[in-house]
Amino acid sequence: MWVFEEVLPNGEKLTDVINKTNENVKYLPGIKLGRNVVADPDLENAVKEANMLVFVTPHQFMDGICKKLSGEITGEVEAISLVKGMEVKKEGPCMISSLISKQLGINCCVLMGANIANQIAMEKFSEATVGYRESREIAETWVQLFSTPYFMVTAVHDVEGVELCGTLKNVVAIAAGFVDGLGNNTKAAIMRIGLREMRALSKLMFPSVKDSTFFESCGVADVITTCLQGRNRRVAEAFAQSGGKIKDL
Ligand SMILES: NC(=O)C1=CN([C@@H]2O[C@H](COP(=O)(O)OP(=O)(O)OC[C@H]3O[C@@H](n4cnc5c(N)ncnc54)[C@H](O)[C@@H]3O)[C@@H](O)[C@H]2O)C=CC1
Ligand SMILES: O=C(CO)COP(=O)(O)O
Repeated sequence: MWVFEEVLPNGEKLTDVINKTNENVKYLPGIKLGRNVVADPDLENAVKEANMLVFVTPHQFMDGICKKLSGEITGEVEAISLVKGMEVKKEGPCMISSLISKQLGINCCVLMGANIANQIAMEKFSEATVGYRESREIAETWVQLFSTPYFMVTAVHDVEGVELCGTLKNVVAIAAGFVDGLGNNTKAAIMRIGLREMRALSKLMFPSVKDSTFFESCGVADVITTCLQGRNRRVAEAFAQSGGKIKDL
């Protein structure tokens, strides 16, 4: 597993601590990672000989990561993106799965859903949706790899729809944070109108996007969990309460 290297306040490197304690003490404290997980700060080395690549970094780093990996990926390699966001370029928006596919020359599925990270780590039941472009067989392989008794994964033939759900629900969550304090009728209205606008914008960008995708975990369920508990909701609530600047919050 590639880990962006950081030096912790005690002077130790994050990857050394993960490999020593089997725990990401900075980003997921209190959760033991599988014994087979080895943190590697060297990106090229981490992907060497891999044939299934899982991308799960904040979206703003993806362009740089793909540029670094360009030319390093050889053979039959499949990718999946868990990144909820898009790259907005001068020419227009670019989905992260397309960025990966174009820059690395490989097929890329996506996995999105109502998935607050630490709750999954604590093995509380949740669901997720795999979106795929062409091969159902590859999508089912990802479903098998991610599924556990407490993590139920379903595949849908709508990569753009699934990825846009994971991306656009963040905007709805910010609106939900702004109206915090007005009561649950208002919050429910924001979620419903937000979901409808997510569908309208997604279909405008990609007419192939399916209505049914918005009823999967990546759609309505992620809107609900993020509007109730996500960090985007929290930052918007703090903004409304304090009147401070978003970048300071
Ligand atoms: N946290 C959550 O509950 C969920 C997150 N996601 C998605 O997963 C992705 C990662 O989310 P979080 O781990 O919550 O990220 P985060 O926003 O909390 O950022 C922390 C992560 O960024 C990495 N990082 C920091 N500086 C970096 C750099 N210069 N280059 C590369 N990586 C760097 C850190 O190593 C750490 O893994 C996002 O795209 C998010 O939308 C998806 C579902 C749930
Ligand atoms: O995507 C998430 C839950 O599904 C996490 O949302 P936040 O990034 O708003 O915490």
